[in-house]
Amino acid sequence: MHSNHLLLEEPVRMASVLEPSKPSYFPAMTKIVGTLGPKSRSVEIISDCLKAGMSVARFDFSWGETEFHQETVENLKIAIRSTKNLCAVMLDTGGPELQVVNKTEHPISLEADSLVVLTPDQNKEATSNLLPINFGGLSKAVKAGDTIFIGQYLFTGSETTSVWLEVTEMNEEDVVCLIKNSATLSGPLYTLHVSQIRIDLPTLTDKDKEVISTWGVRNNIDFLSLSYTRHAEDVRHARDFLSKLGDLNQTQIFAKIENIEGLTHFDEILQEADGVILSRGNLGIDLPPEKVFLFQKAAVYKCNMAGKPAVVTRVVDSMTDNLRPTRAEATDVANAVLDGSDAILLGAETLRGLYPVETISIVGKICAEAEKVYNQDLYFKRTVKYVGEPMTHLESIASAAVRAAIKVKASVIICLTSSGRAARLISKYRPTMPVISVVIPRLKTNQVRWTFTGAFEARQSLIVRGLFPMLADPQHPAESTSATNESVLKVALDHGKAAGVIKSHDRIVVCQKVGDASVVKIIELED
Ligand SMILES: Nc1ncnc2c1ncn2[C@@H]1O[C@H](COP(=O)(O)OP(=O)(O)OP(=O)(O)O)[C@@H](O)[C@H]1O
Ligand SMILES: CC(=O)C(=O)O
Ligand SMILES: [K+]
Ligand SMILES: [Mg+2]
Repeated sequence: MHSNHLLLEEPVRMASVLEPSKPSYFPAMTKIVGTLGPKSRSVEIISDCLKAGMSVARFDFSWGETEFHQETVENLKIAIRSTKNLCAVMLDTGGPELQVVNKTEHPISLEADSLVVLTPDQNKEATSNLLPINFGGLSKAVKAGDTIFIGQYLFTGSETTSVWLEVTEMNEEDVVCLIKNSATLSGPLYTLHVSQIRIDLPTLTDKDKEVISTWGVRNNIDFLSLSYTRHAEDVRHARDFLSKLGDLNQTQIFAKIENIEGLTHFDEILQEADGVILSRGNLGIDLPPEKVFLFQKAAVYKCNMAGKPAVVTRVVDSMTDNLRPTRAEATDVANAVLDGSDAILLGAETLRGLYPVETISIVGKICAEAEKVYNQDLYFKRTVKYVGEPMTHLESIASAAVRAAIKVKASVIICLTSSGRAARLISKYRPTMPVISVVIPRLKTNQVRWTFTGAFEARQSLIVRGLFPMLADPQHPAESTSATNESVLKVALDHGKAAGVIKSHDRIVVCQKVGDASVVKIIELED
């Protein structure tokens, strides 16, 4: 994979563009989060999604009943067992999302240049002139001339399913708007977006809390995707809420930055969150189009330097109905990887699209190609410089492991870890080879029962670029005596060989504890 490594900053022979990609066991180092829904909920389709490279399943509670999502997650569990592909679970909150409610589900045609009234009276039926919404404060939040955008499944940008409105006047709680483009809204609900307006609703709504404490607890969610995160306080509040829900004190919080308010507080949010989702669907509406790329590059860079996963959304919208992405979309996926993203999040494409499996597969292939030309050397130096000196011992060990692996052309890095911290730090230095993170369970007690840690830590690495987790047998306690380390390492090597990533005569870099000391060692396999 790195033998014919090209650098975009150097002249690339045109012929190399045509060289076929070598088959590889790992589809890509960049991870794929797939949203599961109506078109991706059978055991068969989910199994195919896993085989195509999906490693995190997202459940979007902006829509759908809890029972519906429960059936889907049960099918996911069956698919994981039968394919033996690990997959983490992400719960995406509804948050303070404004929605148009269409109880009858009849399609609604909106004509350019006519007027439509938005009303908080949800008992009214949705028609071409009247749209009930789920928020009473809109008439106080907007003023004449403001822009409102309404779209099904969040802003695909398609002219026929989304509509722009201009506020003309307020009539008590109602808002009267001029329709700017003709469109037909179909389905039970659409998201409503008012550009650059603060919506005075809590980030974690009562409904979100209910869903997290029932569905979330029942399914041991690995990630909480916190929609419309606007302040660091939102993350702290969610963390406090999770801490009281048993095992969910281990759930990681990914802050979704989806409006200018979140962008403004990006640095403080990043400090509190475990990772960030660049929600380009919403943010792409709030920001002028010519600024979207700049936000992406700046935000991904900050996440990279903090060593926290960055997830990019809305890459191949057109694949919702088509078997191939547009050139702009294909290029965009590659650029997200070159910018340093950890994962790509697919929404409508897998949720309600016609080609969920093909979408995952093609996105994975584009990521893999982009990884080959990623300027690891430049990135590594920049990160070392940014972190400065003195480095923490662990970070110094982690970066040394990556450097050694590249110098000796190791095929993989194996990292023994319990907390997952060391493996994440290795990923931070963006090795060009996969990292097998061997999560060693630790016995813990909450005064009621004894359990092993490790499962959350292993699944949570499924969103981190380059990490491929393996859960060690709890019979190997985490004491890290040399005997247990050796036997764990042997299992990891066997696993890598069986998977085809490790071959005879390969060099492998191992990061582990020996006694109290962290060490990096290089081993060369014989046969
Ligand atoms: N159970 C283990 N056996 C051998 N080496 C380990 C083990 N756990 C971690 N290491 C190694 O110890 C170093 C510290 O890593 P990390 O912070 O992930 O350790 P941890 O045990 O998971 O957490 P901590 O020691 O901070 O509670 C790394 O070099 C890592 O590879
Ligand atoms: C995924 C999402 O919520 C967005 O892109 O806005
Ligand atoms: K959501
Ligand atoms: Mg969004």
